[in-house]
Amino acid sequence: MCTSATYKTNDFYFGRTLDYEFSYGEVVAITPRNYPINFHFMGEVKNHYAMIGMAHIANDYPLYYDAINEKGLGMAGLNFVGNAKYYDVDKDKENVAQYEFINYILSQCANVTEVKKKLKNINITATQFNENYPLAQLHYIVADKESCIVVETMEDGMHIYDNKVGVLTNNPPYPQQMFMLNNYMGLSPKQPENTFSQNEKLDFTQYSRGMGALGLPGDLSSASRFARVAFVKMNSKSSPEENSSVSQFFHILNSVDQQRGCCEVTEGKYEITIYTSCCNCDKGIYYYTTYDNHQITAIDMHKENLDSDTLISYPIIINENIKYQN
Ligand SMILES: C[C@H](CCC(=O)NCCS(=O)(=O)O)[C@H]1CC[C@H]2[C@@H]3[C@H](O)C[C@@H]4C[C@H](O)CC[C@]4(C)[C@H]3C[C@H](O)[C@]12C
Repeated sequence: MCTSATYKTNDFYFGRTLDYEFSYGEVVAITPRNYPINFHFMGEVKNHYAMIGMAHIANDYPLYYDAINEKGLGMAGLNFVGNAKYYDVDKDKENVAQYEFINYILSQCANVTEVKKKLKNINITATQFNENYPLAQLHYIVADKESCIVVETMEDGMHIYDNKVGVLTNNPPYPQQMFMLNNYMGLSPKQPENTFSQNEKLDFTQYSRGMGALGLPGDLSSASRFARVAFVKMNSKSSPEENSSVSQFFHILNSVDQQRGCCEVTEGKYEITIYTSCCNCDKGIYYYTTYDNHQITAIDMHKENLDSDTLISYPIIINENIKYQN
Protein backbone atom coordinates (compact mmCIF):
# COMPACT_ATOMS: atom_id res chain seq x y z
CA MET A 1 0.00 0.00 0.00
CA CYS A 2 1.07 3.52 -0.50
CA THR A 3 -0.26 6.93 0.40
CA SER A 4 0.45 10.32 -1.12
CA ALA A 5 -0.45 13.80 0.11
CA THR A 6 0.02 17.50 -0.57
CA TYR A 7 0.35 20.30 1.98
CA LYS A 8 0.59 24.06 1.66
CA THR A 9 2.07 26.60 4.07
CA ASN A 10 4.50 29.30 2.89
CA ASP A 11 5.71 26.71 0.39
CA PHE A 12 4.08 23.77 -1.33
CA TYR A 13 4.87 20.21 -0.18
CA PHE A 14 4.26 16.90 -1.92
CA GLY A 15 5.20 13.39 -0.83
CA ARG A 16 4.29 9.79 -0.34
CA THR A 17 4.83 6.62 1.62
CA LEU A 18 6.12 3.64 -0.35
CA ASP A 19 4.72 0.53 1.26
CA TYR A 20 5.78 -2.86 0.00
CA GLU A 21 7.21 -6.18 1.09
CA PHE A 22 10.53 -5.71 -0.70
CA SER A 23 12.61 -2.95 -2.18
CA TYR A 24 13.59 -2.63 -5.84
CA GLY A 25 16.76 -0.81 -4.77
CA GLU A 26 15.92 2.87 -4.95
CA VAL A 27 18.01 6.02 -4.78
CA VAL A 28 17.30 9.74 -4.80
CA ALA A 29 17.95 10.65 -8.42
CA ILE A 30 18.42 14.09 -9.94
CA THR A 31 17.91 14.35 -13.66
CA PRO A 32 19.59 17.58 -14.79
CA ARG A 33 18.28 19.69 -17.67
CA ASN A 34 20.67 18.35 -20.30
CA TYR A 35 20.56 14.66 -19.46
CA PRO A 36 19.30 13.20 -22.76
CA ILE A 37 16.05 11.33 -22.14
CA ASN A 38 15.41 8.70 -24.72
CA PHE A 39 11.65 8.32 -24.91
CA HIS A 40 10.60 4.96 -26.29
CA PHE A 41 8.30 6.34 -29.01
CA MET A 42 9.18 10.01 -29.19
CA GLY A 43 12.94 9.86 -29.42
CA GLU A 44 15.59 11.78 -27.57
CA VAL A 45 14.81 14.98 -25.69
CA LYS A 46 18.01 16.87 -24.96
CA ASN A 47 16.75 19.84 -22.92
CA HIS A 48 13.97 19.66 -20.38
CA TYR A 49 13.05 20.62 -16.85
CA ALA A 50 15.30 19.18 -14.16
CA MET A 51 13.75 16.73 -11.65
CA ILE A 52 14.51 15.12 -8.33
CA GLY A 53 12.81 12.05 -6.91
CA MET A 54 12.99 8.48 -5.75
CA ALA A 55 13.91 6.11 -8.55
CA HIS A 56 15.33 2.76 -9.41
CA ILE A 57 18.15 3.35 -11.88
CA ALA A 58 18.58 0.78 -14.65
CA ASN A 59 21.01 1.21 -17.55
CA ASP A 60 21.65 4.81 -16.41
CA TYR A 61 17.88 5.55 -16.73
CA PRO A 62 15.86 6.82 -13.74
CA LEU A 63 12.67 4.80 -13.30
CA TYR A 64 10.90 7.28 -11.03
CA TYR A 65 8.38 6.25 -8.36
CA ASP A 66 7.73 9.88 -7.36
CA ALA A 67 9.44 13.14 -8.21
CA ILE A 68 9.13 16.89 -8.52
CA ASN A 69 10.52 19.19 -11.18
CA GLU A 70 12.24 22.57 -10.91
CA LYS A 71 8.94 24.34 -11.72
CA GLY A 72 7.25 23.00 -8.60
CA LEU A 73 5.20 20.20 -10.17
CA GLY A 74 5.05 16.86 -8.31
CA MET A 75 3.94 13.42 -9.43
CA ALA A 76 3.77 9.96 -7.83
CA GLY A 77 2.71 6.49 -8.98
CA LEU A 78 0.77 4.31 -6.54
CA ASN A 79 -0.34 0.73 -7.02
CA PHE A 80 -3.68 0.32 -8.76
CA VAL A 81 -3.60 -3.42 -9.24
CA GLY A 82 -6.42 -4.97 -11.22
CA ASN A 83 -7.72 -1.59 -12.37
CA ALA A 84 -4.78 -0.03 -14.22
CA LYS A 85 -4.78 -0.66 -17.95
CA TYR A 86 -2.27 0.48 -20.56
CA TYR A 87 -2.91 0.48 -24.26
CA ASP A 88 -1.61 -0.47 -27.68
CA VAL A 89 0.23 2.18 -29.66
CA ASP A 90 -2.11 4.81 -31.10
CA LYS A 91 -0.50 6.50 -34.09
CA ASP A 92 -2.65 9.62 -33.69
CA LYS A 93 -1.39 10.32 -30.17
CA GLU A 94 1.81 10.93 -28.24
CA ASN A 95 2.68 7.44 -27.09
CA VAL A 96 4.31 7.25 -23.67
CA ALA A 97 5.48 3.95 -22.23
CA GLN A 98 4.11 3.28 -18.74
CA TYR A 99 7.57 3.32 -17.13
CA GLU A 100 8.39 6.77 -18.56
CA PHE A 101 5.11 8.55 -17.71
CA ILE A 102 6.54 10.48 -14.72
CA ASN A 103 9.69 11.36 -16.67
CA TYR A 104 7.63 12.59 -19.62
CA ILE A 105 5.21 14.76 -17.62
CA LEU A 106 7.81 16.29 -15.31
CA SER A 107 10.31 16.95 -18.08
CA GLN A 108 7.71 18.76 -20.21
CA CYS A 109 5.12 20.43 -17.97
CA ALA A 110 5.48 23.34 -15.56
CA ASN A 111 2.10 23.04 -13.82
CA VAL A 112 -1.15 21.08 -13.61
CA THR A 113 -2.85 23.23 -16.26
CA GLU A 114 -0.16 22.22 -18.74
CA VAL A 115 -0.43 18.58 -17.63
CA LYS A 116 -4.18 18.55 -18.29
CA LYS A 117 -3.59 19.96 -21.76
CA LYS A 118 -0.87 17.43 -22.49
CA LEU A 119 -2.87 14.47 -21.24
CA LYS A 120 -5.56 15.10 -23.87
CA ASN A 121 -3.14 13.82 -26.47
CA ILE A 122 -1.26 11.13 -24.52
CA ASN A 123 -1.67 7.40 -24.90
CA ILE A 124 0.06 5.34 -22.18
CA THR A 125 1.29 2.12 -23.70
CA ALA A 126 1.80 -1.30 -22.16
CA THR A 127 5.51 -1.22 -22.98
CA GLN A 128 8.03 -2.75 -20.57
CA PHE A 129 11.37 -1.06 -19.86
CA ASN A 130 12.90 -4.43 -20.65
CA GLU A 131 12.10 -8.08 -19.99
CA ASN A 132 13.41 -7.84 -16.39
CA TYR A 133 10.85 -5.22 -15.42
CA PRO A 134 7.20 -6.24 -15.60
CA LEU A 135 4.65 -3.47 -16.10
CA ALA A 136 3.82 -1.66 -12.88
CA GLN A 137 0.05 -1.23 -12.36
CA LEU A 138 -0.30 2.31 -11.12
CA HIS A 139 -2.49 5.36 -10.90
CA TYR A 140 -1.00 8.81 -10.44
CA ILE A 141 -1.35 11.94 -8.36
CA VAL A 142 -0.04 15.13 -10.00
CA ALA A 143 0.03 18.42 -8.11
CA ASP A 144 1.31 21.97 -8.00
CA LYS A 145 0.65 24.65 -5.39
CA GLU A 146 -2.68 25.61 -7.04
CA SER A 147 -4.27 22.27 -7.85
CA CYS A 148 -4.09 18.52 -7.79
CA ILE A 149 -5.36 15.81 -10.14
CA VAL A 150 -5.52 12.03 -10.26
CA VAL A 151 -4.86 10.14 -13.50
CA GLU A 152 -6.31 6.64 -13.84
CA THR A 153 -6.01 4.67 -17.08
CA MET A 154 -8.57 1.88 -17.03
CA GLU A 155 -10.39 -0.52 -19.33
CA ASP A 156 -12.71 2.31 -20.39
CA GLY A 157 -9.96 4.86 -21.03
CA MET A 158 -8.06 7.60 -19.23
CA HIS A 159 -9.78 9.43 -16.38
CA ILE A 160 -8.56 12.73 -14.99
CA TYR A 161 -10.10 13.85 -11.72
CA ASP A 162 -9.66 17.10 -9.83
CA ASN A 163 -8.53 16.07 -6.36
CA LYS A 164 -9.75 18.56 -3.77
CA VAL A 165 -8.36 16.75 -0.74
CA GLY A 166 -4.92 16.26 -2.31
CA VAL A 167 -4.46 12.66 -1.20
CA LEU A 168 -4.28 9.30 -2.94
CA THR A 169 -3.91 5.70 -1.79
CA ASN A 170 -4.56 2.51 -3.79
CA ASN A 171 -7.75 0.67 -4.81
CA PRO A 172 -10.63 1.31 -5.37
CA PRO A 173 -10.68 4.03 -8.05
CA TYR A 174 -10.52 7.64 -6.87
CA PRO A 175 -14.26 8.49 -7.26
CA GLN A 176 -15.17 5.63 -4.91
CA GLN A 177 -12.55 6.72 -2.38
CA MET A 178 -14.03 10.21 -2.43
CA PHE A 179 -17.57 8.87 -2.13
CA MET A 180 -16.63 6.90 0.97
CA LEU A 181 -15.50 10.12 2.66
CA ASN A 182 -19.24 10.87 2.96
CA ASN A 183 -19.27 8.30 5.75
CA TYR A 184 -16.99 10.48 7.84
CA MET A 185 -18.59 13.91 7.45
CA GLY A 186 -19.64 13.87 11.10
CA LEU A 187 -16.04 13.63 12.33
CA SER A 188 -14.39 16.65 13.86
CA PRO A 189 -11.20 17.66 15.66
CA LYS A 190 -13.47 19.31 18.24
CA GLN A 191 -15.12 17.42 21.08
CA PRO A 192 -18.54 16.02 20.02
CA GLU A 193 -21.90 17.55 20.87
CA ASN A 194 -24.34 15.18 22.51
CA THR A 195 -26.92 14.78 19.71
CA PHE A 196 -27.50 11.05 20.30
CA SER A 197 -31.10 11.23 21.44
CA GLN A 198 -33.69 13.69 20.16
CA ASN A 199 -36.44 12.58 22.57
CA GLU A 200 -35.11 12.26 26.07
CA LYS A 201 -31.63 13.71 26.62
CA LEU A 202 -29.16 11.04 27.74
CA ASP A 203 -26.43 12.11 30.08
CA PHE A 204 -23.17 11.37 28.18
CA THR A 205 -19.72 12.56 29.20
CA GLN A 206 -16.69 13.44 27.12
CA TYR A 207 -14.49 11.06 29.06
CA SER A 208 -11.51 11.43 26.70
CA ARG A 209 -9.96 13.93 24.36
CA GLY A 210 -10.18 13.17 20.63
CA MET A 211 -13.73 11.81 20.73
CA GLY A 212 -14.75 14.04 17.82
CA ALA A 213 -12.86 11.74 15.47
CA LEU A 214 -14.23 8.49 16.92
CA GLY A 215 -15.00 6.32 13.90
CA LEU A 216 -11.96 7.39 11.89
CA PRO A 217 -10.64 4.04 10.62
CA GLY A 218 -7.33 2.83 12.00
CA ASP A 219 -6.66 -0.21 9.83
CA LEU A 220 -4.24 -0.40 6.91
CA SER A 221 -6.69 -0.95 4.05
CA SER A 222 -6.40 1.55 1.24
CA ALA A 223 -9.87 3.05 1.80
CA SER A 224 -9.17 3.46 5.52
CA ARG A 225 -5.81 5.10 4.88
CA PHE A 226 -7.49 7.42 2.40
CA ALA A 227 -10.01 8.57 5.03
CA ARG A 228 -7.41 8.82 7.81
CA VAL A 229 -4.81 10.76 5.86
CA ALA A 230 -7.53 13.06 4.41
CA PHE A 231 -8.78 13.84 7.93
CA VAL A 232 -5.28 14.47 9.28
CA LYS A 233 -4.23 16.58 6.29
CA MET A 234 -7.44 18.63 6.11
CA ASN A 235 -7.13 19.50 9.81
CA SER A 236 -3.37 19.96 9.97
CA LYS A 237 -1.93 23.07 11.56
CA SER A 238 1.71 24.09 11.59
CA SER A 239 3.63 27.29 11.57
CA PRO A 240 4.41 28.21 7.94
CA GLU A 241 8.19 28.07 8.08
CA GLU A 242 10.25 25.20 6.68
CA ASN A 243 11.08 23.00 9.67
CA SER A 244 7.61 23.14 11.12
CA SER A 245 5.98 22.46 7.73
CA VAL A 246 8.27 19.52 6.97
CA SER A 247 7.75 18.12 10.46
CA GLN A 248 3.98 18.41 10.08
CA PHE A 249 4.10 16.80 6.65
CA PHE A 250 5.85 13.74 8.06
CA HIS A 251 3.24 13.60 10.84
CA ILE A 252 0.49 13.57 8.20
CA LEU A 253 2.00 10.62 6.37
CA ASN A 254 3.08 8.89 9.57
CA SER A 255 -0.62 8.62 10.43
CA VAL A 256 -0.75 5.82 7.81
CA ASP A 257 2.66 4.29 8.56
CA GLN A 258 2.81 0.50 8.18
CA GLN A 259 4.59 -1.44 10.89
CA ARG A 260 6.22 -4.79 10.11
CA GLY A 261 3.94 -7.60 11.17
CA CYS A 262 0.53 -5.93 10.70
CA CYS A 263 -0.04 -6.61 7.00
CA GLU A 264 0.92 -10.10 5.87
CA VAL A 265 0.98 -10.37 2.06
CA THR A 266 2.21 -13.95 1.76
CA GLU A 267 3.26 -16.45 4.43
CA GLY A 268 5.83 -14.66 6.58
CA LYS A 269 6.13 -11.63 4.26
CA TYR A 270 4.94 -8.27 5.54
CA GLU A 271 4.31 -4.98 3.85
CA ILE A 272 6.06 -2.08 5.58
CA THR A 273 6.59 1.62 4.91
CA ILE A 274 9.93 1.37 3.13
CA TYR A 275 10.31 5.14 2.87
CA THR A 276 8.35 8.34 3.41
CA SER A 277 9.10 11.42 1.33
CA CYS A 278 8.33 15.11 1.59
CA CYS A 279 9.32 17.42 -1.25
CA ASN A 280 9.45 21.17 -0.95
CA CYS A 281 8.29 21.84 -4.50
CA ASP A 282 9.20 25.53 -4.37
CA LYS A 283 12.76 24.95 -3.19
CA GLY A 284 13.49 21.65 -4.96
CA ILE A 285 14.37 19.77 -1.76
CA TYR A 286 13.66 16.04 -1.36
CA TYR A 287 13.35 15.01 2.30
CA TYR A 288 12.94 11.38 3.29
CA THR A 289 12.92 8.91 6.15
CA THR A 290 13.11 5.12 5.84
CA TYR A 291 11.68 2.28 7.90
CA ASP A 292 14.76 2.15 10.13
CA ASN A 293 16.09 5.66 9.67
CA HIS A 294 13.83 8.16 11.41
CA GLN A 295 16.21 11.04 10.96
CA ILE A 296 15.01 13.28 8.14
CA THR A 297 17.59 13.34 5.34
CA ALA A 298 17.48 16.06 2.67
CA ILE A 299 18.85 16.48 -0.84
CA ASP A 300 18.61 19.89 -2.47
CA MET A 301 18.54 19.78 -6.26
CA HIS A 302 19.73 23.37 -6.50
CA LYS A 303 23.02 22.43 -4.86
CA GLU A 304 23.81 20.41 -7.98
CA ASN A 305 24.75 21.62 -11.44
CA LEU A 306 21.31 21.39 -13.04
CA ASP A 307 22.75 22.25 -16.45
CA SER A 308 24.79 19.07 -16.51
CA ASP A 309 24.02 16.10 -18.78
CA THR A 310 24.81 13.41 -16.23
CA LEU A 311 22.41 11.69 -13.88
CA ILE A 312 23.14 12.37 -10.20
CA SER A 313 22.12 9.91 -7.49
CA TYR A 314 22.34 9.52 -3.73
CA PRO A 315 21.97 6.11 -2.12
CA ILE A 316 19.29 6.30 0.56
CA ILE A 317 20.49 6.11 4.15
CA ILE A 318 18.65 3.19 5.68
CA ASN A 319 20.31 2.79 9.07
CA GLU A 320 19.03 4.40 12.26
CA ASN A 321 21.22 7.15 13.63
CA ILE A 322 20.38 7.51 17.31
CA LYS A 323 21.58 10.67 18.96
CA TYR A 324 22.80 9.92 22.49
CA GLN A 325 22.51 12.84 24.89
CA ASN A 326 24.89 11.52 27.51
C1 LIG B 1 5.48 -1.27 -5.68
C2 LIG B 1 5.37 0.25 -5.81
C3 LIG B 1 4.00 0.67 -5.36
C4 LIG B 1 3.81 0.44 -3.90
C5 LIG B 1 2.36 0.37 -3.59
O1 LIG B 1 1.52 1.09 -4.09
N1 LIG B 1 2.05 -0.60 -2.74
C6 LIG B 1 0.68 -0.88 -2.45
C7 LIG B 1 0.50 -2.37 -2.42
S1 LIG B 1 -1.16 -2.76 -2.70
O2 LIG B 1 -1.53 -2.38 -4.02
O3 LIG B 1 -1.97 -2.06 -1.73
O4 LIG B 1 -1.24 -4.19 -2.51
C8 LIG B 1 5.61 0.74 -7.25
C9 LIG B 1 5.58 2.29 -7.30
C10 LIG B 1 6.52 2.70 -8.44
C11 LIG B 1 6.89 1.38 -9.11
C12 LIG B 1 8.17 1.36 -9.94
C13 LIG B 1 8.13 2.43 -11.03
O5 LIG B 1 6.92 2.37 -11.77
C14 LIG B 1 9.35 2.31 -11.98
C15 LIG B 1 9.58 0.89 -12.53
C16 LIG B 1 8.57 0.54 -13.62
C17 LIG B 1 8.84 -0.85 -14.17
O6 LIG B 1 7.87 -1.16 -15.13
C18 LIG B 1 8.78 -1.90 -13.05
C19 LIG B 1 9.82 -1.56 -12.00
C20 LIG B 1 9.64 -0.15 -11.40
C21 LIG B 1 10.91 0.07 -10.56
C22 LIG B 1 8.35 -0.06 -10.56
C23 LIG B 1 8.34 -1.12 -9.43
C24 LIG B 1 7.07 -1.02 -8.53
O7 LIG B 1 5.94 -1.34 -9.28
C25 LIG B 1 6.93 0.41 -7.93
C26 LIG B 1 8.10 0.61 -6.98
